[in-house]
Amino acid sequence: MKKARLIYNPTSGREEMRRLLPSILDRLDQAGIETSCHATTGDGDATREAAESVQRGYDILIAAGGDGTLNEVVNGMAGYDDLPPLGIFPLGTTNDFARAMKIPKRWEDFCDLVIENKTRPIDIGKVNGRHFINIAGGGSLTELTYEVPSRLKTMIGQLAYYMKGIEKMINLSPTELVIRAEGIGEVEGEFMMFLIANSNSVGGFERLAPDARIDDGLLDVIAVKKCNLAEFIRLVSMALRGDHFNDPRIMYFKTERMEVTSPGHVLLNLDGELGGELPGVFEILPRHLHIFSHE
Ligand SMILES: Nc1ncnc2c1ncn2[C@@H]1O[C@H](COP(=O)(O)OP(=O)(O)OP(=O)(O)O)[C@@H](O)[C@H]1O
Repeated sequence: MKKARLIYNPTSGREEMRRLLPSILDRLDQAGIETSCHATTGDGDATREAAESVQRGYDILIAAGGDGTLNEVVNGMAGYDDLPPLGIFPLGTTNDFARAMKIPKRWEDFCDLVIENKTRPIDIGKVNGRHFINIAGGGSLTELTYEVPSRLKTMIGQLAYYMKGIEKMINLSPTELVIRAEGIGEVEGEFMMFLIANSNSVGGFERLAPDARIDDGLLDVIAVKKCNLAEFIRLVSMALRGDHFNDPRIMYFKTERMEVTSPGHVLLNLDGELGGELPGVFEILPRHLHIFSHE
């Protein structure tokens, strides 16, 4: 019998896991997957639990929660080699990564995906010893995701981001950055923000980096040069349609490795969570993890 470890955040999304858990365990058990659970208790707990689960030799790991829980589980796993496959059960408000990978949201379909045992390899991003599965970024607007209080997200979902986004945009200011990467050399200037995409679904913008591939061994980098609020809003609306690539204020390239420094204090956002600050060396771990996916 296969042994799986299910790590779930009881507070994620609309706190659905309490209701779904018995049915999920029963369905997996009937298919010959003996599953034990760990409910996370707070910051860093999913990381510790995932690392311990790899060490204990589980055949399958499952992360059930939002993008934050997924990032923590990936951080617990990524330091090891020969990893067990990871199931991603989306329960959060946005679930960017699960949506990009077309992972089912219905618990029955998710269980069937794990039972069918269909997996695919994916790249993992790394910066200053921390990992990201979907996106890394820096600059004032990228601070948005960890400024939205969790209770507010549970109550009003996606709307919380938009409300905070408007507040943030009004105070938008550029940051001095030096970006060094293969192919572009060294670029110094004032930037509104930079984003590094591993998949093609970034904060709900599916056309922001449309040809980012999760297993191509490359990071897709989008940097927005200094502009005023009106220009920035125009760029955002262009990005929604995927028309932003020819704009002179957008820098877009693919790389295996990138260094970013700043004379200022720039916080990093990794998969929507606070992830240290610049300077940063961004790298890719090609096809380091297998996830359950029909794609
Ligand atoms: N038992 C718990 N009580 C309170 N917070 C918790 C608990 N377990 C984990 N957390 C915190 O929840 C955060 C992760 O939330 P997660 O991303 O899973 O859900 P979400 O915020 O609803 O979704 P999304 O990130 O997609 O908006 C982490 O910061 C973690 O510290």
